[in-house]
Amino acid sequence: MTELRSDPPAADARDGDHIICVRGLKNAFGEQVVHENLDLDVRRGEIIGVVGGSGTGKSVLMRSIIGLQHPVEGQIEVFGETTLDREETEAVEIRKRWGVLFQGGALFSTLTVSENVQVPIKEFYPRIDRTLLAEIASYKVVMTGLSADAGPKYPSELSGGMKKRAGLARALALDPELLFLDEPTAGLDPIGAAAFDELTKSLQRTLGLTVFLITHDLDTLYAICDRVAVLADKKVIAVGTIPELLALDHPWIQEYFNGPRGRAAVDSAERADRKASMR
Ligand SMILES: Nc1ncnc2c1ncn2[C@@H]1O[C@H](COP(=O)(O)OP(=O)(O)OP(=O)(O)O)[C@@H](O)[C@H]1O
Repeated sequence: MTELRSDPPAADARDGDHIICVRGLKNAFGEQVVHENLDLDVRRGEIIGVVGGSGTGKSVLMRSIIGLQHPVEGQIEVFGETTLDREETEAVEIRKRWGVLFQGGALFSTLTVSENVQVPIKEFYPRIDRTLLAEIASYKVVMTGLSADAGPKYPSELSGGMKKRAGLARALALDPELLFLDEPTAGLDPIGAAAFDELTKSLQRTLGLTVFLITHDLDTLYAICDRVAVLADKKVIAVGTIPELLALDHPWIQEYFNGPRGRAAVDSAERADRKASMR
């Protein structure tokens, strides 16, 4: 198996540069082993794209990192702290520092957009002043490119793209350092997807975020990801920039990046670069 490890080996991985450090992860559901001996480091400040065929365990990996899936084996550190088997009060302190956009937005359908954004704030700061709460929520809504009048709307009144932005506003509610995005552009038209990519990049730059981004969208990888981690064979088989990955001869990587969709994504990234350089 070809492996590219642009990360240092485990001994160096716990320095301040790594915001997530996963070692020897094993996840299984009954007889089905999803991950075995999986390692991954995420550098502070990067947007890392996580790719892999359907069912390779991208979402399960994210759920393990954020504590929604207890692994069979392995260690997970986030912000230099182990996330496994923590006291609830300690776990809460760690959870406060990240935001999550689940697949499809996962908004509460009976709450307005503003109320959805308020949920994590009220969870962690139950005594917060109501006016301040509403102000923070409307600030977060506008920050994701929605107009302020989206705040009182219910999810059923929003388009797919607006729902994603509302979900993102909720993920940003607590000013996280680390953002998890699970297929944020799935189901969006190409223009909507490109706009969401731009928003992600601009928020990452302005807020100094680290972004863990699960995607099938090659355009997103080319447009905004600093590095890409590839899941296959129950582990992360390679992590690197796209040119670094392209130099590997792993069949899935070659098929993914050099197949017709991969080539189309390169063309579109080159067109976008040319457009930007003409401005
Ligand atoms: N709660 C669960 N119980 C049983 N099996 C599960 C559970 N969650 C995930 N799985 C299984 O684990 C495997 C990995 O699922 P996961 O959702 O992480 O894949 P994925 O790489 O994110 O796929 P996709 O790209 O299609 O979203 C799948 O075979 C799935 O059926």
